Amino acid sequence: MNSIGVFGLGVMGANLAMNMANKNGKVAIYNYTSDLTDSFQAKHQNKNIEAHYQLDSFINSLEKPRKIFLMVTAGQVVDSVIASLLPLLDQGDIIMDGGNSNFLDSNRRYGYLKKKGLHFISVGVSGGEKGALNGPALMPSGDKEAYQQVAPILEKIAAQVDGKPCCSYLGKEGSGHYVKMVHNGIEYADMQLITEAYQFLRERLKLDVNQIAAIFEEWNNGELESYLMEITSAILTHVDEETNLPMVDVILDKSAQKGTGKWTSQNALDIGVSLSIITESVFMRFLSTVKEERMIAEQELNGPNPFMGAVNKKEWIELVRQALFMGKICTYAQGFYQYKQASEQYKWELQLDEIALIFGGGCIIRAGILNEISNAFKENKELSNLFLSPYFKDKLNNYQEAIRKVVIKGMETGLALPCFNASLIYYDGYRSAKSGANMIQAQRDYFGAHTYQRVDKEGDFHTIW
Ligand SMILES: NC(=O)C1=CN([C@@H]2O[C@H](COP(=O)(O)OP(=O)(O)OC[C@H]3O[C@@H](n4cnc5c(N)ncnc54)[C@H](OP(=O)(O)O)[C@@H]3O)[C@@H](O)[C@H]2O)C=CC1
Ligand SMILES: O=C(CO)[C@H](O)[C@H](O)COP(=O)(O)O
Repeated sequence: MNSIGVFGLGVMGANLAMNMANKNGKVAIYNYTSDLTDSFQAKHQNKNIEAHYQLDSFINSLEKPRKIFLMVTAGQVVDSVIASLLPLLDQGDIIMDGGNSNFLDSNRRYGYLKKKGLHFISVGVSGGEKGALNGPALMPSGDKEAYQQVAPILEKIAAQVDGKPCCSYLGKEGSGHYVKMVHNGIEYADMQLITEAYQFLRERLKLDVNQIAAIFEEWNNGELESYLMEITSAILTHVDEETNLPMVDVILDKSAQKGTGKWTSQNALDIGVSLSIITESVFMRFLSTVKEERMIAEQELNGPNPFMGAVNKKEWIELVRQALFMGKICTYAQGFYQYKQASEQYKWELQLDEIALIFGGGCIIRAGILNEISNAFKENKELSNLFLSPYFKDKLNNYQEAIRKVVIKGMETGLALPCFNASLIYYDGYRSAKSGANMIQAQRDYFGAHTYQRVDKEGDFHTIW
C-alpha cells in the first residue's frame, strides 16, 4: 500500500511527489488527464512511485486512513476534484490541499468535509518547483489530530533549518492558506522593493546591470540576505542568447499575477488593517499592464529633469541599501500585523514567531530578517508591531533618513518608487501621536451628525456646526 497519494502532476505536484518518494516511502500518483502521468513516467523512474490512471485504483492503493495531497489549479477545480473523490473515501480519510487556494474557500471546504466525517487540511506551500522537489516551506492548518497523522510526512519533505522542519501546525480551518496568502503579499512587496532599488541604481545612478548584480550580491552577504536578492543578482547577469542583451532588457515590462497579492489587500480592507506597501505592489502590477498607454503618456505628459547630476555614487548606493532594508521592515511589520489581527478576529491563535521560522527556509521570501522577526515575537508575545521591538526600532531610527532621501530624490527626478514611498508614509504615520483624524471626525459630524469623541472627556458628542 502507498502511504500517500498525490493528485495533480503539474509543476508543483510532480516535484512534491518526487520529494515524498525520496524522503518518505511509497507514493501513489494520479492526474485527471493521462498526459501528465505519461510525461511524469517518461521523465522519472522511482521505485517508490506508483502511477495510476483510474481514480478508484489510485484511492484503493492507499493505506487507511487515506492521505491524499491535492496539487491542482486553485478555485473551482479543487471543489470538482473533492466531489470526484467523495464517493471513494471512508470516514477519517484526510484530504490536503497544497494549492494557493483562497482561505475563505478552504474554511468552507473544511466545514463541508467535517460534516461528512472527513478531514481537510489546508497546506500553504512555498518554494516554487525547486522547493517542491528539495524541501518547501509548508503551512498546514485544520484539525490538529488530523495534522498529527500527516505530520511525519509533511515535516520530512519540508525544508530543514538548523535541524528543524519549515513546517508546523498553524491553526484551525483554512488558516494555513491565509498564512500562505499573506506570504505571497509580502513576496509581491519584496519583489517590488528590490525592483525600485534596481531602478534607482540603473536609471538614476546610471549603473549597468553587471555593476548592480555585484552590488546586490554584496548586499546579499549582509542584513539584506534573501532568496529574492540572490535570484535578482543572478537574473541581472543573464544574457539573452538571441540578442546578446541583458535578459532583463528583453523581457516585456508587464507583470502578471494569479491573485494572492490582491486577496491579501482585499482581506486587509475586510479586517481593517493598513497594508499600503503590499497594496502598492499589487497596483504597480496593474499599472505595468497598460504598457501601450504608458508609451503614449511618456510622449504627452511632462515630468521633472530625470538627471541627478554629479553625485557621490558610493554614498547613494548605501542610501538605497538602507532604504531597501527599511522598506522590508515596514512590509513585514504590516504583514505580521495583519496576521495578528486576523488571528484575533478569526480566533485562530496564530503563533507569529512560528510563522517567521517556517518562512526561514524553503520558501520564496526566505531571508535573514525572518530570524529577527521570530526572535521579536518570541521575546514579546504581546508585541503589536515589529516597529516597537528593540532590533527593528534601532534599524528604523538609523535608516529613516536614507529612505527619506531616496524617496525625495525619486520624486524630484520623476521616478515612481511606490513601495519605498508607502513604507516611509507608514513609518511617519505610525510614529505620529497626533494624526489628522480629528479633522475627519469634525467633517463627518458636520455633514452627517456622525458624532465624535473628545480629548478631554468620555462619551460621544455632536456639535450644531
Ligand atoms: N508554481 C509555483 O511556483 C507554485 C504554485 N502553487 C500552487 O499550486 C497549485 C498547482 O500549481 P502548478 O503546479 O504550478 O500548476 P500547473 O498548472 O503546473 O498544474 C495544475 C494541475 O492541476 C490540474 N488540473 C487543472 N484543471 C483540473 C481539473 N479540472 N480537474 C483536475 N485537475 C485539474 C492539472 O492537470 P492537467 O494539466 O492535466 O489539466 C495539473 O495537474 C496552484 O494552486 C498554484 O497556485 C503554490 C506554490 C508555488
Ligand atoms: O505561490 C507562489 C510563490 O510563493 C506562486 O509562484 C505564485 O504563482 C506567485 O504569485 P503570482 O503568480 O501572483 O506572482
